[in-house]
Amino acid sequence: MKESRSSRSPWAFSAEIHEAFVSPVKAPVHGAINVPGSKSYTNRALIIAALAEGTSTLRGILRSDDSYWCLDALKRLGTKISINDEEVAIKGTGGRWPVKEAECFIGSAGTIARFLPGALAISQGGSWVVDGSQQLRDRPLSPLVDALHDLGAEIDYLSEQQGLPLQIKGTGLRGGEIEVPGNVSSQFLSGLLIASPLAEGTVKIRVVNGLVQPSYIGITVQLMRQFGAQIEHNEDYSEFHIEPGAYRAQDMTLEADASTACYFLALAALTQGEMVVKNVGYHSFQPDAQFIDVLELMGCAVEKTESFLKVIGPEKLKGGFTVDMKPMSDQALTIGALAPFANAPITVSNVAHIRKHESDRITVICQALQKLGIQVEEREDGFTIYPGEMQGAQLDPHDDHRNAMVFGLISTKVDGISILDPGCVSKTCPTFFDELKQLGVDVSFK
Ligand SMILES: O=C(O)C1=C[C@@H](OP(=O)(O)O)[C@@H](O)[C@H](O)C1
Ligand SMILES: C=C(OP(=O)(O)O)C(=O)O
Repeated sequence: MKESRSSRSPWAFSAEIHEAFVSPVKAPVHGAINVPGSKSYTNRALIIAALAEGTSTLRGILRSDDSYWCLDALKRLGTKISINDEEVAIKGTGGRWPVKEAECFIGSAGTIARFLPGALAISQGGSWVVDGSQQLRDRPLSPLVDALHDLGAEIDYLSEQQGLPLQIKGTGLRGGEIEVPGNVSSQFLSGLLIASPLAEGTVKIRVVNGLVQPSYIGITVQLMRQFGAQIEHNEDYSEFHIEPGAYRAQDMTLEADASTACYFLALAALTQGEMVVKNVGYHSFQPDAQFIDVLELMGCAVEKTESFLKVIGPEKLKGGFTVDMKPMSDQALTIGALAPFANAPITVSNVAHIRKHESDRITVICQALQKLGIQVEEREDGFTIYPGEMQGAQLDPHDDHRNAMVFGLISTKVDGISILDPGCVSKTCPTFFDELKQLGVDVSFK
C-alpha cells in the first residue's frame, strides 16, 4: 500500500504559495458574481452518470480538487469521459466497470469516500482499492462499510483503522433491509442510496440516531430520480424503499455551489457592502442557500429569489442569539467569522459532527479566534463567540478549505493576519482568492 499523499490536484490553485495576506478593505465591497458549480451536485452526478446506461452530458461541473479526483477515479475504472471546461460527457458503464483491478486515489473528498464503495460493490467481478489523503483516512467510514456488508458486499479495511484504504470486491449487492446511523454524516446514507437501484433486490433503509444535514439527502434523491431511479421515502428521510432498475443517461446543467456563495454574501455583511450571487437561488436542496436567513437575522437586508441571492450589510451586525446549525453545518464557521463583529455574543449549537469534517472545525475556529484576541467558549457541539477587538496573527487552516475561506473573510476587517497553506481552498473553490481580488480586495501571497 502506497503512503497517503496530498489531495492537491492539477485543478488546484498554485502549489508554490505558502501564505496569503488579505488586507482590510478601505470601503464596502460591492459586486455581482457567479460562483462555480456545486461540489455536491457534481460528485453525485458524475458517479450516477458513470453507473448509468448511455452517455450523459453534465454542464456546470465544479473544477476543484474534489471533482478532479472523482473524475480521475471514474477514468481509472475505465469510464470514458471527455471534459471540455465545465462540461463533461460520460459514457455510462451500467455499473460494469471496464477495468477490473485498479487503485483509486480520491484526495480529501468525503463525498467520493462515501459514494464510491457502494458503486463498486454493485459490480459483478473486479477488485479495487480506494485510498485518500491522511486527512480522509482519518474520517469515519465504518457505518457505510457495515451497511454495505449487510447488503452482501465484500469490503476489507487495508489498515488498522476502520477507514480508508478499502479493498472492495465486485460481488453485487443482494438487497434487503438495513439500518444506517445518520448522526455522524449524511453521506453514508447518500452512498447507500446511490448504489441501491443496482442491487439485485429491493433495498429498504432505516436511518437511526437522527440525521445531520438532511437536505443533502434531498439532492441525492432528486438526482437519482432524474436518472430514472425508483425511490420512495417518508417525510423526515428516516425510511427509504428503492426498487432495482437501471440508471438512464441524462443531459443536465448542475446547480452552482451555495456553500461557496455564502463567503461572498458574508463579505457584504461584514463590510457594509452589497453582494449579489447571480447563480444561486434560495429554494435549493443545498442547505447553505438558506444561510442568507442567518444573515438576515444578523441585520442584513436580503433578497432571496429563485435565481439569485442579494445581501446588503448593516452598519453593525446583530448578535445575541443561538443558532442550531445542524441543517447547514458547513456554514457554522462562517458564523464564527462574523460573530466577533456583532453587537452581542452568538452561540452556534448542534454541530458536534463537524469535528469529523476536514478538521476538528469547532476547535480550529475557537483557537483561531482566541489567537486573534476574541473570547470564545468551546463546547462539544458548538461554540459561543463574544464581540471584541482583534489583532493580527498567523492562522493555520489545518488543510481545511472552509477554515481558510473564513480566515480570508476576517482578514478583510483585521490588519496583520496571514493565512498558511491557502491552497487548501482548492478542495471546493480554487478561485477563492482570485474572486476576492476581482471584487477589489487586496490579496498578496508568499
Ligand atoms: O452529501 C454532501 O454532498 C455533503 C454532505 C455534508 O456532509 P456530512 O453529512 O458528512 O456532514 C456536507 O458537510 C458536505 O460538505 C457535503
Ligand atoms: C464537509 C465537507 O466536505 P466533504 O465532502 O469532504 O465531507 C465540506 O466541504 O465542508
